[in-house]
Amino acid sequence: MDACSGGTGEQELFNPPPEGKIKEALLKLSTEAKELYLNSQVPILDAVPSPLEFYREWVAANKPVILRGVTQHWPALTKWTPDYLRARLGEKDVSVAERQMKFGKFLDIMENPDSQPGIFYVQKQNSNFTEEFSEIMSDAAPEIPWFSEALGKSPDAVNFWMGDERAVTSMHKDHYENIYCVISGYKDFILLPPTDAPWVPYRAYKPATYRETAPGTFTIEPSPGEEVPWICIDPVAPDIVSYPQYMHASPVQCRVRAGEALFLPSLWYHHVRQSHGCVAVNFWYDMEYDVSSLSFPLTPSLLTPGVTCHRREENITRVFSMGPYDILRYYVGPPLIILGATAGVQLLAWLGTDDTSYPCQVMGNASAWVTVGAVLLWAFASLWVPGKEFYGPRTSFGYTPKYKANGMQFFLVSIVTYLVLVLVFPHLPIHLYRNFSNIIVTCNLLALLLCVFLLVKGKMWPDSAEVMEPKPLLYEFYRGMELHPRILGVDVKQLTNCRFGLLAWELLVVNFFLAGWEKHGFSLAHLVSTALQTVYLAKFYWWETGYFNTLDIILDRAGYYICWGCLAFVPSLYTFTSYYLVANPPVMNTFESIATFLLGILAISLNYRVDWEKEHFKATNGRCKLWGKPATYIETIRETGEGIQHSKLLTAGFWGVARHLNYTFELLLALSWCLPGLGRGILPFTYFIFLTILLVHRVFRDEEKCAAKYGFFWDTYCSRVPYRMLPGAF
Ligand SMILES: NC(=O)C1=CN([C@@H]2O[C@H](COP(=O)(O)OP(=O)(O)OC[C@H]3O[C@@H](n4cnc5c(N)ncnc54)[C@H](OP(=O)(O)O)[C@@H]3O)[C@@H](O)[C@H]2O)C=CC1
Ligand SMILES: CC(C)CCC[C@@H](C)[C@H]1CC[C@H]2C3=CC=C4C[C@@H](O)CC[C@]4(C)[C@H]3CC[C@]12C
Ligand SMILES: [Fe+2]
Repeated sequence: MDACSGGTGEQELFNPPPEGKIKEALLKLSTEAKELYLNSQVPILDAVPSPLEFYREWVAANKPVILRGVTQHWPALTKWTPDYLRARLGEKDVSVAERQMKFGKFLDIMENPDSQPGIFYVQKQNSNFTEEFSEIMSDAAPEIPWFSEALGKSPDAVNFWMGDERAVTSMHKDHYENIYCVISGYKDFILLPPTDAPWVPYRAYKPATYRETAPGTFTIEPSPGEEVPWICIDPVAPDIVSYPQYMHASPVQCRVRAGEALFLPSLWYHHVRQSHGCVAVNFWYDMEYDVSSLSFPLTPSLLTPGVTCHRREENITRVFSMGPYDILRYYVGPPLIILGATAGVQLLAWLGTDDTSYPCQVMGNASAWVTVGAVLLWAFASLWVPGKEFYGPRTSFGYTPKYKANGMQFFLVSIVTYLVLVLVFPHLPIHLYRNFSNIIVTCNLLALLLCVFLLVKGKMWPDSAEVMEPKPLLYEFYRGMELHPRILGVDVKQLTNCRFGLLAWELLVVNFFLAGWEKHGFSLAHLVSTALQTVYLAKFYWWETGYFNTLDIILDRAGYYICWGCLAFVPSLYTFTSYYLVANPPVMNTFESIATFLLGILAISLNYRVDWEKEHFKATNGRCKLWGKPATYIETIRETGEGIQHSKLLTAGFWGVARHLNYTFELLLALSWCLPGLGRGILPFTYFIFLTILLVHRVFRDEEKCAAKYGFFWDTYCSRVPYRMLPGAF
């Protein structure tokens, strides 16, 4: 099998993005194409049109369409079971990705994918269906008669495809009119019209060949020949930071199921994934060279004289050589973090107490399962009941996530219910405190189970095609596969972050305060810490809908980082100061406690004020006053899949002093609720230390996102407001 190696991103782009007047003209071209003739989704036709009609409406117009009824009479749809294929073709030698094997052996691997590592794909594009699989050809057809009639010719190649879900065909285009018929399973396509050519980045790669050195292990060996241009963006998770021009592209996605056929017009870029064991047959008809197809290469060749549309790109899975950073990111980081954090939360539960009356059990205990189960069910119910809904920002795939907007009621009712339970069962606080390590074991186990489920769901039954491109398994587990998965209609991230994690945080800190009171008597300093966290969390629920615009929701997928983080890490680390103070009561006097409370309230108010200024500014579209003066801003303009977007970057109020003062005040407020532990060593400040690292890292992540989104305008904002968190220093 062919491959291309290199391409770590250091070398120049093969087709640098257009600039100036050329860019304007090309933007106009792709916008007009979208407005005048392209569809935002791939239409489905239930009946096959006449050849003339089809030619006029779809081939000449160069528009993709899904057809039902093209292949429904094919016996293949019911006959092509593994047993049937084994009986007919079992002894045949076939080329499976980069190795030769008996077709029967290939079917064994399809039925038992874990038996062999590697990627298995029958995908020779040399008309293998008519040339190599003649035994089963009569179950399908050597051509699509009405399509041949529409084009006035027979197909140049008919290909048989059967493969593994891990085999992904990277983005490329072909100079064929293509009818892609799915026989079993489904195929997921991401399509880009030819008018998006200027926004599709290419790099030059050295040709190379895969060689299997042991089952499932391949080396990439350089082969002679010139470097080939290759699309270097992954449309499933586009790296907009490296290739901002891709923002102007308008991907359309569609799923083609068994019994359906996709008409994929010539020169459309396509990226293809499939369900496990998916079988398909496609028909390639050489494209006509007419005025529109001949004018197409003008665009890329204006930008890069070397690229022409008629150069054939291989339909193969691209492999990059991995640099040390990739190895760290994909192979070293995830296991280290997963092991460290999973064990770390248990360590914290052990370190923070001197009470060993409830030993920690590997599977937790019944009481812990009841406690955690009840809170989880309650959290789930709050999102499941009918109620006011809120729509989050649309994804680049055009999906608009839906949330429940009842956060404040949920918060208040939960606290009241907990306090009533304490009145009925006065020993509840000390019981929960003593059982805390088992509670964390339960949270840990449940969270890990959920993350495994999310990984499997993301691979097998994703809610949309917007899932992460296959990556090393532990990396997928850690980062998550889906952006907005739902379980029984409930959004998983709203459940784990907003409802379970933050409610557990609130109930636990109140509980620890009451447990400390019972153990050592009333402590004003402990009350101060609890009250500050309660005010902070009440503020969160007040603003819950604003949270759906943050990185956690729009960028982070539902995996270990976010879901395990909120189910196990938040209840453990975020509550740690309060927990620690039960065994190590504060030594702060009344005056210091009141001063700490005032500092905390000031920091929470300032943090809220910074967030509010931005929201108020956005809500009024810049027509507001901040600090007594009309707000100043930078007007930005950018092209998205939905057309030209205008927006504003605020340069007044706190957003004119530094770019992330909300994080600065966040650190101050976190410090204030850790301060009651002063004089008790470093441990009460664990949360503050963690948050400092998290927020500094987050500043860089957020700014990377903004630089990609706003480009030049973000640079202007940075030069006007040069500091991030601490004016004059950072
Ligand atoms: N306790 C904890 O663990 C954490 C708490 N937090 C808190 O959560 C809250 C939200 O934080 P977070 O979402 O991370 O960050 P921000 O609220 O700062 O939001 C950043 C986004 O705001 C927009 N933006 C940035 N600058 C401007 C500007 N000048 N004018 C207009 N829009 C601008 C950009 O998004 P766009 O333009 O795309 O809308 C940017 O991506 C904060 O109070 C933070 O302190 C955050 C992280 C962790
Ligand atoms: C895997 C772990 C080592 C790291 C897990 C980190 C996550 C649990 C946290 C990352 C970002 C955090 C949050 C962001 C913003 C928030 C708004 C604020 O007002 C309340 C807290 C929070 C929801 C917070 C919660 C934990 C994170 C998701
Ligand atoms: Fe193709």
